[in-house]
Amino acid sequence: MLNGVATIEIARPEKKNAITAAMYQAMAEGLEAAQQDGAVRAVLIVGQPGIFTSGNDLEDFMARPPGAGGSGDAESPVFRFMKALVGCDKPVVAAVTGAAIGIGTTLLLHCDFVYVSDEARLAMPFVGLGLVPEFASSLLVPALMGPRRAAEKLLLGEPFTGADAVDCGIANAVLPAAEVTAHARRIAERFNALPPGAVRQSKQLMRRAPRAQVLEAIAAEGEVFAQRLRSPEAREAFQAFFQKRKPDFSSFS
Ligand SMILES: C/C=C/C(=O)SCCNC(=O)CCNC(=O)[C@H](O)C(C)(C)COP(=O)(O)OP(=O)(O)OC[C@H]1O[C@@H](n2cnc3c(N)ncnc32)[C@H](O)[C@@H]1OP(=O)(O)O
Repeated sequence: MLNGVATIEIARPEKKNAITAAMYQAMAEGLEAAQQDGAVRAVLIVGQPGIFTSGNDLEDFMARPPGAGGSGDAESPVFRFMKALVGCDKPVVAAVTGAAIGIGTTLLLHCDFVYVSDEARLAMPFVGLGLVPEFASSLLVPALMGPRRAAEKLLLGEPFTGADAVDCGIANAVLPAAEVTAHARRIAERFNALPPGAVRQSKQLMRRAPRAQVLEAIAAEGEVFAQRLRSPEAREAFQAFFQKRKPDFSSFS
């Protein structure tokens, strides 16, 4: 924690910051500690230069797919992390320095401020991986940008730029890559000058109405997502990624 800001740094650049179960666990613990620590006024989530995160580690997904019990798998590290993020009543600021794929984009939907670099590429390629949207993206993406643009992002998995992310309501502003993290930190530090109780209660009120819907969506998606992870379509998509080839879904009906 520095200057009232707790920083969660995703740091596995050799794998494009793909997030493993152990990393989700550490991120969940960081967020939970920030929530409890009265000296923390805001949370900052950062990646590495040129990469925010390439999403869930696909090897981990294949070896240890979370969600054996569907939505009953609420104790899995990814679920624990997202629950801590969704429930965090301190302001959360994200600095997106590069690609933000899969859960890398989904988690932004639950942050309060999102700053993206002019080199950032965002994508939610769940369908192409044989999966479905997760952690309320099936609810929040159409609500933010309307069903037509949501279909491009969620059904086709079309990647989009930082400027698109601002245009469709996912991000606050685009900045030069070298400036995005410093800018995000300055925004987080502004909460040092504001009354923390009023900030917390305002955030709770702003999230009160959609909260029940968000939690219901997370549970519904979690159940389908867990089944899809074990599907032959997902197996083909994941194998294709590691074999560096295009997936072939022609034999599925
Ligand atoms: C609940 C959550 C769900 C989700 O998050 S689903 C979404 C999962 N994510 C993805 O489908 C994205 C997969 N990754 C990519 O598409 C690409 O990567 C990037 C566009 C992010 C970057 O491309 P490039 O710059 O060409 O790098 P590279 O050669 O593909 O990756 C460097 C090394 O990183 C490994 N890696 C990248 N992403 C992942 C990942 N998500 N899971 C596991 N490994 C990953 C690669 O395999 C490779 O490794 P090696 O150097 O050993 O060949």
